[in-house]
Amino acid sequence: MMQLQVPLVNLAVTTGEPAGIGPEVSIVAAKQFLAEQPNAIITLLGDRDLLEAVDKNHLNASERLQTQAIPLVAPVQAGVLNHQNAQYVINTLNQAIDGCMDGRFDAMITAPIQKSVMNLAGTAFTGHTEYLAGRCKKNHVVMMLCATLPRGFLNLKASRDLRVALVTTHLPLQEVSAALTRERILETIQIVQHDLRTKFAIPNPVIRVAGLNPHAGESGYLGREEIEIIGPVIESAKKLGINVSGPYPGDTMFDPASLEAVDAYIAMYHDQGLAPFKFVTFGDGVNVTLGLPIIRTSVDHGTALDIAGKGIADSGSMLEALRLAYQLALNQKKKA
Ligand SMILES: NC(=O)C1=CN([C@@H]2O[C@H](COP(=O)(O)OP(=O)(O)OC[C@H]3O[C@@H](n4cnc5c(N)ncnc54)[C@H](O)[C@@H]3O)[C@@H](O)[C@H]2O)C=CC1
Ligand SMILES: NCC(=O)COP(=O)(O)O
Repeated sequence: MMQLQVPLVNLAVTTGEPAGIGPEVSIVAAKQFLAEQPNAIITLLGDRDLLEAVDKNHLNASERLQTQAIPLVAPVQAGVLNHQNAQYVINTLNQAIDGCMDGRFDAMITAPIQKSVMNLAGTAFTGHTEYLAGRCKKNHVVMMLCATLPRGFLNLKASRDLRVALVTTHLPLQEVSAALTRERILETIQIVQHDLRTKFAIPNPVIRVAGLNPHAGESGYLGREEIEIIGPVIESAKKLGINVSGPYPGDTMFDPASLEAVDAYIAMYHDQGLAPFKFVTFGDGVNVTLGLPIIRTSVDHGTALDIAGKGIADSGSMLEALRLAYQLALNQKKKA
């Protein structure tokens, strides 16, 4: 009988802010993932001594766990930020992005970084998402958070993936309304639909879009963005053949009954989408960037400086980020 060959998948892990929990969750999750997945190779990008200090035997765990050494600029103490290492963090990202662009890596998975440190060091930095967009020369990419909800949770008949995408990401609330242009919202819907089809292999994704204001504007009495911008864009997207509906009030869009049918919810701003998402999934969520020419997933938590170096960080989100990156890379290889 003919054996089906499963292709080898090369994953790059940027180990994140060196004083945070990134290095430890990267190593723990990488070892666990390689034990469950024989067709993967993981390269950890980071300082060799720092990674050895976290786990001096990590490279003995598997010959499929490798390090691409990138030296720290200054010594590190767990939990204590030092903006001199901002360039180190950028170097890990650049090497992973370049490796994905030139085909050495099939996907990159990012551990958390401290955005304030980058800015303190003089690099204007709002997040990986925006940095990746710039480096990959894309004007518009979309942040989407994903997690698998188990059967029985919220009365689900079967386990189900919850996905929440954002029209705006790291923006002060005061600036959100002005950023909600027709073009931006339509592109977000199109990118979500396109990547769910091409990367997630969902043939005709069902998408729900939130309004901006309480009660989706209450017929214009509580704001007009729904009438003037969001509603008309949804109608345009429908004419393009996209299975999309809304605008829904932000507080009721995520009603549990809709979970069985909806493939992605689109929120207008960061906390509108991520507060409900993290409330039900914190610890197991994965952040994926849509609209890029490469595959990038990430954890759903931050640097957790308060617990760094104590050996108590939960590596579940990093493990899920590895699993999703692997699946997306495999989907891509099967299409090629
Ligand atoms: N992907 C990324 O690079 C992300 C980076 N951040 C950055 O992280 C920094 C700190 O953000 P915070 O809002 O304080 O959120 P945080 O997620 O770092 O911490 C919030 C609370 O959750 C706990 N926690 C977080 N991850 C945990 C884990 N894996 N296991 C056990 N406990 C965990 C922390 O100890 C803390 O009590 C900020 O600079 C933020 O920008 C935040 C989110 C994502
Ligand atoms: N709240 C999500 C977050 O801050 C992660 O952003 P990014 O660094 O992945 O762009």
